[in-house]
Amino acid sequence: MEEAVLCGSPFKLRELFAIMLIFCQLSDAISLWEKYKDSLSEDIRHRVELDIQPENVNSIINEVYNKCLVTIEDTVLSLGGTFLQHYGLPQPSRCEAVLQNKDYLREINYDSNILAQYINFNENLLNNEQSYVYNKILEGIEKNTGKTFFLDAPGGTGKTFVINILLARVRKDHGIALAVASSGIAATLLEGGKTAHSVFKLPLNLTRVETPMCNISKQSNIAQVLKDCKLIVWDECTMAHKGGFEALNRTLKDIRGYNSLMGGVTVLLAGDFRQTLPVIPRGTRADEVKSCLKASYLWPHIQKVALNKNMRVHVKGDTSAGIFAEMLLKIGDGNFPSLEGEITIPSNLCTVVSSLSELTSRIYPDIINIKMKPIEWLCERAILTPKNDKAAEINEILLKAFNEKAVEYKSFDSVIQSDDAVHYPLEFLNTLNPSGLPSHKLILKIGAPIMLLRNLNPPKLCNGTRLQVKALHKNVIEAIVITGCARGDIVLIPRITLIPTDYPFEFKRIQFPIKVCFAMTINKSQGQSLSMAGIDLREECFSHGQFYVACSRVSSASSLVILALKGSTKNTVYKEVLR
Ligand SMILES: Nc1ncnc2c1ncn2[C@@H]1O[C@H](COP(=O)(O)OP(=O)(O)OP(=O)(O)O)[C@@H](O)[C@H]1O
Repeated sequence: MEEAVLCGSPFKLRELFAIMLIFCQLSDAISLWEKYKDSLSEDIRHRVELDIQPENVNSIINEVYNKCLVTIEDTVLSLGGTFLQHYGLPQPSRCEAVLQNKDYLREINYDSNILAQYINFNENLLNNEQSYVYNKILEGIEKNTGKTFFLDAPGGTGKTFVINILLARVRKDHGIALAVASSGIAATLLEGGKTAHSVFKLPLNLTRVETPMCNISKQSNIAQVLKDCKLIVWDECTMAHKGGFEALNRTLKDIRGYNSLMGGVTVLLAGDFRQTLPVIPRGTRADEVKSCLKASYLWPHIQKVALNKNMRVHVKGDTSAGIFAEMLLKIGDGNFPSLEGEITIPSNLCTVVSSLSELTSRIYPDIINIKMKPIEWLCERAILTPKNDKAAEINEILLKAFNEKAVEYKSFDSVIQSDDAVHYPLEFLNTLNPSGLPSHKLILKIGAPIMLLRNLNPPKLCNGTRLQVKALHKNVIEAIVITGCARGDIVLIPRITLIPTDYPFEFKRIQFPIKVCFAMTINKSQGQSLSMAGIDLREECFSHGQFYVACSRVSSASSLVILALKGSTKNTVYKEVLR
C-alpha cells in the first residue's frame, strides 16, 4: 500500500485494497484501513470541498470515510467477495445522506476562525444579565439537557446580540445551530436566519388542525439537519401561532426518536409579549390570546429568562432615549396613566400633529425630489397605520405628490375550481383585496418605495423587504433593495401566482408581489427599525400591542410624529397575556 500510495489514484488504491481483502488473507485489515483511509478517500474529500470550505470537511470526515468504505465494498462484492465486516472492517452505512444534503452542508459551512474572533470580541461585551442568559443556554447545549427557554426581551436589550453569539459558539465547533424567525424581516437580523415556516414546513392551516405536524419526512434533508442540530433559535416567537411550536415539538420527537420536550434539542424562543399577537382572521380577543405561545400546553415546560437593560440607550449614553425607553415599557405593559382607556400622548414621547398633510410632510419632506434622495433617506422612514385602508389612502396621496409618469399594472384573476366561476365572476374577483395580496390595479412610479409581499429569495428578498422602483417594464419591475442584507442590490421582480389562504373559495391572482409602502400597517412594521416614523391614529389601534410596536420602531421622541386628532389615543393591552 505504501508504494501504491505514491503512484496510484484513490480509485486505483481502492481497487487494490479490495483485491487484497479478497485474495491476500490480510491478518490486520483494520490497521491497514486506518493507516491509509485518507489516501483511499482523497477524491471523495475533494468532491465535498466543492460544496463547503476545506477546513469544515473535518466535521463530517466520518461520512467521507463511510462513502469510501461503500465504494470499496461495492468493488469487493463485484469481485465475488463478501461484506466488509467479514474482513474485520467497519460495516459502512448505505445511507450516505449527509454528503448529498445541501441543507446539512450549508449549516456546517461556517468559517471557524472568523467565528472565534467574533466570539472573543463580543463575549467580553456581554453585560451581567446578558452573560447570565448566555451561560445558562450554553450550559444547556453543552450538557445536552434538552431544555427549551423563552427569552423575554423588550426592544434594545440586546436579544439579537446575545443570540448571534450563541449561534456562533455552536457553529464554531461545527455544530448545527438553526436560526429562524416568525417573519422574514426578523430572520434577516439573525446570522443564517430563515423564516420558521420555510425551515419547519409548518402547515398553513394551524388554526384549524388539532394536532399539527411539520410537513417534513424522516428521510428528507431537513430531517437530517434537525436530527443532528444542537440549538434551535426562534425569534419573534410571540407573533407565531402556538400550533407552530406544538407541530415542531411533535416533529422533533418523531425525527429524533426521543420523547422529551422538542426531542431533546436545546431550543431558544425569543420575543416580547408586549408586541402584537398572532393574527387570527376575523378572530376575537379571546381567539388571539388562545392562539399565542403562552396558551400552549408546552408553556409550563419552558424555562423563562429575561433581559431588561436597554443597551441602545446604555451604549449611546443618551438619557432622553432612556426616558423614551421607559415610557415605551409603560405603554407596552399597559401601565401608562389612562382615562377610560384613553392615554394623553405626552410631548416627550413624540410630536403630535393634527392633520394628515402635516404628518406626511414631516415624514416625507421635499417628496417632490424623491428620485434624488439616497436610499438611506427612504429606508429610514415610514408612516404606520393600524389598518390597511388608511395605509392605502396615504400611499395614494404620496404617490401623487411627485411628478413621474404613473404606470398601471392589472392582475389576472381566476378561480381555481372551474365550478366556482359561475358564483365568482371576474369583475368580483378583481374587487377583492385580501391582506398580504397585491391589489388588482397596481399603480407605480419610478422612485416610489415598494414592499415585497412574498419570500422570493430569503434572506435577500423576504416578505417585508423594502425596495425603491428604478424602472417599470411591461413584464418585470426593476428595483433597488433598501433594507436588509442585500441593501443596494438591483433586482428584477416578475409577476407571480398568488393564492390567498383565508377565503371560503380558492382563487389565484397573477400580479407583481408588491405594494407601495410610504405607509404600511403597524403589524407589517414589526421587526423593522426606523429613524423617522409617523403614526396615523385617525383610526385607533384596535389590537394588543399595536401602539407599543408602532412607537418602538424608533429609539427617541424626536424621531416620532403622531397624528392624533384629540391628542389622545387608545392603548390596547391584553393584560392576561403579560401575566
Ligand atoms: N453588551 C453589549 N455591548 C455593546 N453593544 C451592545 C450590547 N448589547 C447590545 N448592544 C447593541 O445594542 C443595540 C441593540 O441590541 P439588539 O439589536 O441586539 O437588541 P434587540 O433586543 O434585538 O432589539 P430589537 O428587538 O429592537 O431589534 C445594538 O446596536 C447592539 O449591537
